[in-house]
Amino acid sequence: MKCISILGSTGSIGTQTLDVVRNNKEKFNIVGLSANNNIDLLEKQIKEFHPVAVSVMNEKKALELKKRLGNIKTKVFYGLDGLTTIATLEASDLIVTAVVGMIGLIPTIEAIKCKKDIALANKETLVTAGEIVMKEAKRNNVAILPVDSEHSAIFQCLMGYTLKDIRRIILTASGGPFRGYKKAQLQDVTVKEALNHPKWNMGKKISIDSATLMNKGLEIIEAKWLFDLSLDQIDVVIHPQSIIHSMVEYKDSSVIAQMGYPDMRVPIQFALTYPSRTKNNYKKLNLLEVATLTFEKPDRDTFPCLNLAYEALRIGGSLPTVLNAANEELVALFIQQRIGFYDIPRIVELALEKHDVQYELTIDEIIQMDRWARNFVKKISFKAV
Ligand SMILES: NC(=O)C1=CN([C@@H]2O[C@H](COP(=O)(O)OP(=O)(O)OC[C@H]3O[C@@H](n4cnc5c(N)ncnc54)[C@H](OP(=O)(O)O)[C@@H]3O)[C@@H](O)[C@H]2O)C=CC1
Ligand SMILES: CC(=O)[C@@H](O)[C@H](O)COP(=O)(O)O
Ligand SMILES: [Mn+2]
Repeated sequence: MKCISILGSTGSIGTQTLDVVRNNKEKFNIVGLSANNNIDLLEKQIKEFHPVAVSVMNEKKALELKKRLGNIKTKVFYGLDGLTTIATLEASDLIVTAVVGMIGLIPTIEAIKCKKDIALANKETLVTAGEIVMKEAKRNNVAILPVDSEHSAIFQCLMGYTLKDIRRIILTASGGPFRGYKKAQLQDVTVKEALNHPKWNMGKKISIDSATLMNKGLEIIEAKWLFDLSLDQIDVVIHPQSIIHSMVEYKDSSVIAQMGYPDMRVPIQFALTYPSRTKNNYKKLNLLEVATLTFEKPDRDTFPCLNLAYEALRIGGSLPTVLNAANEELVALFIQQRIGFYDIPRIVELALEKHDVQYELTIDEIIQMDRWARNFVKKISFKAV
């Protein structure tokens, strides 16, 4: 029996992880869960999965949840300390990091230090501190198992081979809801339109990232750290059907792809059962039904976030942290309808330009750089409104 804790169990990845667990009750036991605000759903999850402990956003929510739980023995923690407690519970073997944003960084690092394997969905953690996280994982002999669909695909295509065998990886991108749009059409797009992803049903933040193509930019950085690649080994191709989840090109020119209908439960299940594969009843790929797979070059002029991420990774140091933090703040402001769609790349670019890049950062310094970027964005966007 594998004992699992989920950071962010009430979100899109969290609930799908619990669905995988529900379908494999003899294999997995839930020991820790966490939510931010949504204690209604967390309460239901506690009653179904009986975790040892859970965490919520703040003390008020924790007291409210405790009251609702009555005699149930589940311990309730709160805040970043609470999240870290869930990430490091003695009883857990594997932590699914399904919170959104760099809030996942400290709990992930602490989980690694406690020798927990990580099923990593929370890409922002690797974008902001990939080098430190991967070094810490190596030092503690901990597996970082990718959940992100493209990275799970690459991970599966790489099985049995090493870095020296490969020429490059090709990350596929759906193109998002605005694929084919030109700059003029994007000026006034609404939050509702931006959230309307053509292929995946995901949380708000990643849906907006897909619309700007920042998601693919973050995924380039995530791939660099997960697979120890150089920048020129990571390519992106638009593949609107989202059937090929990514590919690896080997040095003998053979290309291996991982395919399937877009369903996050597949990569989640693989991260949970790795290296085994177990049966499920998810929809089987019917290539005759799919009929056509197409590929396009990303439009980097219309969607500048991709270039910004490449540039942040090329220069390195604190720039990926700044890119990530500025983007997190700007996506939140866009969702609140306080800035426009193009303010996201415009202000991320400004933050990258104005930032004084630092190298060889500690976690504390990364947190400082993250704060700098968030403050910078707030100042600029308040002026703009
Ligand atoms: N959704 C998807 O298909 C995919 C997602 N990912 C990545 O997985 C991560 C999660 O994405 P997704 O599931 O879509 O996100 P959601 O917004 O659906 O869920 C986020 C989860 O994190 C919790 N949370 C949010 N903010 C905080 C906070 N400040 N402190 C503690 N907990 C918090 C939420 O709690 P509450 O519900 O209470 O707000 C919720 O449980 C992201 O990094 C995303 O990029 C990667 C590939 C695919
Ligand atoms: C499901 C998943 O992994 C997302 O990251 C997805 O890839 C987003 O789609 P885009 O390719 O549009 O960014
Ligand atoms: Mn992805």
